[in-house]
Amino acid sequence: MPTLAVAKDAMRDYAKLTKPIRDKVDAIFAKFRTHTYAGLHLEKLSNARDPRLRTVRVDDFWRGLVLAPESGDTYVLTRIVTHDEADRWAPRHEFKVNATHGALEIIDVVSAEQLPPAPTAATSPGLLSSIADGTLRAVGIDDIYLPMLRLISSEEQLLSYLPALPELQQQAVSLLLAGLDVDTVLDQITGGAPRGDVDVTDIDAALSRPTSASNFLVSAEDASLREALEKPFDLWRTFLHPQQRSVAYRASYSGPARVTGGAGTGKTVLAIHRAKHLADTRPGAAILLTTFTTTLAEELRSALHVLGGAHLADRVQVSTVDALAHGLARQAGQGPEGVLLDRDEMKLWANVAQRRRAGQGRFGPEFLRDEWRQIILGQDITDLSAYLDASRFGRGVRLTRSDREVVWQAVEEFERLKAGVPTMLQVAVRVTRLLENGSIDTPYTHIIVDEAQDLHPAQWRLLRAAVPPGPDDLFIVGDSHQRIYDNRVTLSTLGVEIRGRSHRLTVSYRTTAEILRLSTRLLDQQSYDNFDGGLDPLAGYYSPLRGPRPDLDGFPDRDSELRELVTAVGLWLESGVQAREIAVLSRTKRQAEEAAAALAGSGLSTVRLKGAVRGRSEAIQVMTMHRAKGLEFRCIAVHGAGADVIPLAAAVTPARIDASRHRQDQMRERSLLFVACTRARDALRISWTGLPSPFLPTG
Ligand SMILES: Nc1ncnc2c1ncn2[C@@H]1O[C@H](COP(=O)(O)OP(=O)(O)OP(=O)(O)O)[C@@H](O)[C@H]1O
Repeated sequence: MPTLAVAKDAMRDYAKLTKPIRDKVDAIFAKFRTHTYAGLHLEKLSNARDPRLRTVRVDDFWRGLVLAPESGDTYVLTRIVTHDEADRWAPRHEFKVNATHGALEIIDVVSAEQLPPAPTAATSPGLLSSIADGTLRAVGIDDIYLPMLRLISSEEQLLSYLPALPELQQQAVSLLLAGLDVDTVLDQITGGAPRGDVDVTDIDAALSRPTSASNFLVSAEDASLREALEKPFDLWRTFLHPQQRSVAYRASYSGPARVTGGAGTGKTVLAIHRAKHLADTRPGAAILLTTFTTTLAEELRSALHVLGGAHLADRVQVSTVDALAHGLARQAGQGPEGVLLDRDEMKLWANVAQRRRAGQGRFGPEFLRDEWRQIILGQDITDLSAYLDASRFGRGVRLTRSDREVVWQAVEEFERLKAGVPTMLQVAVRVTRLLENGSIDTPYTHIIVDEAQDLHPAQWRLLRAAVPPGPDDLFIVGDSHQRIYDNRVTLSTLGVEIRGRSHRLTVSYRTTAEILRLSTRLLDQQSYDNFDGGLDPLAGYYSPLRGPRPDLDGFPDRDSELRELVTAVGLWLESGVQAREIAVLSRTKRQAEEAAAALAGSGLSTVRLKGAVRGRSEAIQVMTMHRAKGLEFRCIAVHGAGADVIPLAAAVTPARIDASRHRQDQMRERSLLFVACTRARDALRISWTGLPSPFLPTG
């Protein structure tokens, strides 16, 4: 039975059409469904490079470009363009089934044949000179690209020429350049799909492979096509990368599974699809999807709705870990009357440090708070003797036995001062005990954890206790490059054994290659962990998207920096970007207030997001970098990125007090800037007053 598949590009075209034209395209799909497509007059184009290309008339002006197979039943709607665009597209494109991984690919022959200038003796040798042609072919690079790839001699050229390749081939080149071997590269780009013989003439077989599903929707059921056409902007619902698909829709994991990947690689998308898979295949299962903040929880709820409607949104509970702890405590009749907020906790520690002059001033309030949170609460230590024996791995300063006694006295004083009012972490610890001793029933059968990098050990213990160990108990997604709070964990010590069930995503779907390049340079090749004692490199992290280079601009004084910020935001608005698609980010709250005042003072509609302010109004979004975690915007302006603010002195332990802490604090500040910059989809500008942050690249 003939069917009409849809290419991702055609879906993008469809999204831009007006309703009356969309209706006409829908009518074409309907004709295929009722087998009356023969009346559609699929016409040959005289100038087509690929003899299988046909056009179908949508109306006087619009044409569908369709791949009509020589044999087989699947036609592919490839683009929906104007009559003139169809005439330009036809002579420069051809369809090919990739001989290695079997995906159907569209080759832009003209771009493929454009060559960079040949390297001279003065320039470096070809960037891919250490990679043999055979290796390139073995990961699916089409011969047509070899002359071009051989001539690429700089990263700049790679940025301009790589987009000529189909996406899986671009990714393969990036992974090879990152030093991965052929098998690993193939695993990454195919999602581990079995690779049999490929018949390059068989379009039906190609379209049925998972490697094609990232670019083509073959609608086995009417409903899935109709749903896709109803929400054509949300491409993530339909066109998953083969790896995203294979990880999200794996029938079952025998225990906790982990997915890492740089910013914008679709980890949250994958988590949402996993939730759908569990909801669809486990009737009666109790599924929890957790994240870090209430804002992000709202985003997850609406994404569940977009993917699976009210049915999915109702099936999956979404909550922050704090709200989970609170809810369970209340359910057990132990809901605390009040909770000590972070800033009030800090005041108490300052009070304790001052009153006790803890360790004759050696232990300041931040040290005491961190020791309490990370070691004492982290290991659920309840008495001095356990503290004297506790491992303090990861804490820089060594403590003698008498130091520990001093710290313990300070902790006791802190407990007295707060008079039984728990912090959020203490609520988590309490609830975990209730779950562990059976006072509360285990509430969930599956828990999916987003933004895993910032969870505290006590929160991990709570999650561990809230779901019985077993298949599909925990599905964890996160990125340690984006860790902006002080929580490091080794999951295996907390009862979460990943054991080989780990995956890494490398394609950025959000950020352009230009923004990605700048953002990864901020991280300065430091080592980042995988939450389990190992390393999580960003090797092969790349973006197929292209855009303008980020703007980096220094100013002599804050007034002129803010004036220019207002001008830049104004230009984005003039170019058609909606106000709510613009975020203005800073390291400190004061800077955010200044920017909000400057923007509002110039008559621009502005909302300052902080604390309980939720949602996205129709205004420019001004917030701190911390508040932007997990969000995304078309345009990002990072301001106040001067050397005096990033890294923020108050957030970094001086090296003379604790060298290892100093290093970690610096890394966290780098990560914060990385998070801020990678929120941008299309455009990024960074500005400062005086000297730039030392994290910003100089060249
Ligand atoms: N397969 C896909 N096709 C199209 N768009 C996608 C796909 N996967 C992800 N995206 C889009 O890419 C963007 C980033 O995705 P997502 O938020 O899931 O990434 P992330 O890895 O969780 O990011 P971060 O860690 O930076 O918060 C989103 O706009 C999402 O809709």
